[in-house]
Amino acid sequence: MASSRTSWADVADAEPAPPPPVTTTAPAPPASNGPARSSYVPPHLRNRSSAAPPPSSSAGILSRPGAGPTTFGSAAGGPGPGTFGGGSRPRGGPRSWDREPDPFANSDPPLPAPSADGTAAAPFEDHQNTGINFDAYEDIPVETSGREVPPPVATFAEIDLGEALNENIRRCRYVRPTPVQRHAIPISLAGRDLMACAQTGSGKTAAFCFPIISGIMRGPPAGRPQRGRGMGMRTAYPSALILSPTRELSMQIHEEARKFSYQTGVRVVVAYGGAPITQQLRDLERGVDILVATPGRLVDLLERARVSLQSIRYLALDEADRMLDMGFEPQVRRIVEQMDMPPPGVRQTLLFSATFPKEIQRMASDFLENYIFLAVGRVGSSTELIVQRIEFVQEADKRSHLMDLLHAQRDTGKQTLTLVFVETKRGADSLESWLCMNGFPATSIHGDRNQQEREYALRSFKSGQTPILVATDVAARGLDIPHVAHVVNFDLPNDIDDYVHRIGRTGRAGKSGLATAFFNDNNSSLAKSLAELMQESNQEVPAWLSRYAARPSYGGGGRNRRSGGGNRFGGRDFRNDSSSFGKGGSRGGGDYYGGGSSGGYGGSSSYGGGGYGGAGAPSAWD
Ligand SMILES: Nc1ncnc2c1ncn2[C@@H]1O[C@H](COP(=O)(O)OP(=O)(O)OP(=O)(O)O)[C@@H](O)[C@H]1O
Repeated sequence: MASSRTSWADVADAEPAPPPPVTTTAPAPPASNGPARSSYVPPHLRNRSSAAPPPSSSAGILSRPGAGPTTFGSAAGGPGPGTFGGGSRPRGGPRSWDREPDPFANSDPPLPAPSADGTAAAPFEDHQNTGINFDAYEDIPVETSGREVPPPVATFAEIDLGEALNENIRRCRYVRPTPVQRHAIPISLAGRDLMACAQTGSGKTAAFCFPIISGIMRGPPAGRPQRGRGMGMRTAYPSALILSPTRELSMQIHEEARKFSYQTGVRVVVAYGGAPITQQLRDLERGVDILVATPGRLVDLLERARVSLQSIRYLALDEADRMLDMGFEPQVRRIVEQMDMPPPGVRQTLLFSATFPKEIQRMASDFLENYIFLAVGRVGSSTELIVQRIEFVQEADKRSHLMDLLHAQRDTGKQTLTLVFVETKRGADSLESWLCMNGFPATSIHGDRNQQEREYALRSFKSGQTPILVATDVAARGLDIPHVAHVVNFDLPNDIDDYVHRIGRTGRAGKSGLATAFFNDNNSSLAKSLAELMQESNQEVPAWLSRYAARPSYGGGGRNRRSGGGNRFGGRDFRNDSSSFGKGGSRGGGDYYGGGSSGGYGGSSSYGGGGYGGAGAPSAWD
């Protein structure tokens, strides 16, 4: 995508610039000697010097210093984003930028010293996003559908995100937008609803965070929300809600969003289950513009009237297909449709995932209005940056086979992380102990471990203290862990989409990775979809797997059946497939996820046992 324009980032020095001095906007001293509490400043007035002129705002057209006018408002015809008031009103003294903790500083508490044999010393340098490796995504196929799709951009400079946010993009060392960001950000800034599919590790988090933060920063002044029945002084009124399926993913999105919104005045709060609610309540009381939450904890907060959704201008669902499958759908519908959230067309809704089965697309369309469907890369496919190997291994031989892989890896002398997926929580525990007994420092994460243990395990893994993490599907989606060089599917999942998400924990942000899967007769129903996926990703398909895939009884049924030839690019908007509007039944030959699986999605298969707690039991997760 050629452009005559150059991003500021493109011409930035190779060495990152030192963080700019903190701009103090003349904060008044706290009113008392008590704990400092800030008074509410509407987001559009934040991060201005006292000399800055007040915003000129009329009919949704705002201008900012040094930039042309920016149009806000929904193209969907409704009042659109910008109509509703922003965050909740904390009480007390003035807000001070000085006190905002620096999210770019590593805040992870130190871990214990490495084990005596020294095998687990923390080996990594800082994770840096130079963006160079994103060249790998340059020629990726992109499809959009929907009415009047705003054109993509080639550089961040072309997108009017606001100075403070641009500064944070530079701090993150994002040089250029990734393909999904190039398309999704202009669409979202134009106020349009969006259903976006893009490959794992391709920068979807920023793609939905940037427009939300920018919109809140520059939205019109927050009108004081009507206090509904049961709402009290301590009710928080966020402007944006980001829902995600797991606690760890919510924490990660929160960390990312805090970086993107540093010194913008936009306040991000996270709420998830398994952690004491009191701290989260305190955070909410201090004011919140963007609330990142898991559904269960959010329902709790809504029931306690500690959060109201009436001011929501932006709703984002990360891992949207997971959020709308049978496990989470009732809770998500309750939050989105049965509380006080503004309806589609009034709020702006952004749905993101690497996989988007048509059944879920149909369901998701209830949440959207006049939306654009965006597919970047081969949807539901995996990136070619991940080398996929499938090995035939009988159940009884899996452990020794894993040991061989780990020895081979150790022999390379490179310190990398290995993520091993198993099907059950008990399986995770026993494999972890066995690995430790055999001299491989390992830890585990699954739904039976308490939140502290889960967080500790993740930290210990990330730091290289225990470079092997045995996990159930709790770690399959969204987690962005640098240096994961190898994903081993010790037990293959039953669902090809889960496989896509699992292997996507490596080969992220343009880096390469390796994914090895142990296959045997128990996985035969996955053979066809696995072979197709590998072919699409230009991987070598073993002859024995092709033979499995060719057997009519293997892989022909269920939702794992993928479309045959002629549809290599799988990003299909279900609205373009007339047969998909029918209730259930079979879908057309070109249906990527077709195969008459209606009603079966998210049922008994892959989320059972492995940590999701089975369909209808998402409580272990929030
Ligand atoms: N423009 C950019 N330039 C450089 N790095 C980027 C850019 N955008 C995002 N990244 C980095 O890419 C990595 C992957 O991003 P992210 O976690 O958002 O991927 P994702 O598409 O949400 O993946 P998944 O489907 O697994 O959830 C992160 O480390 C992020 O910081």
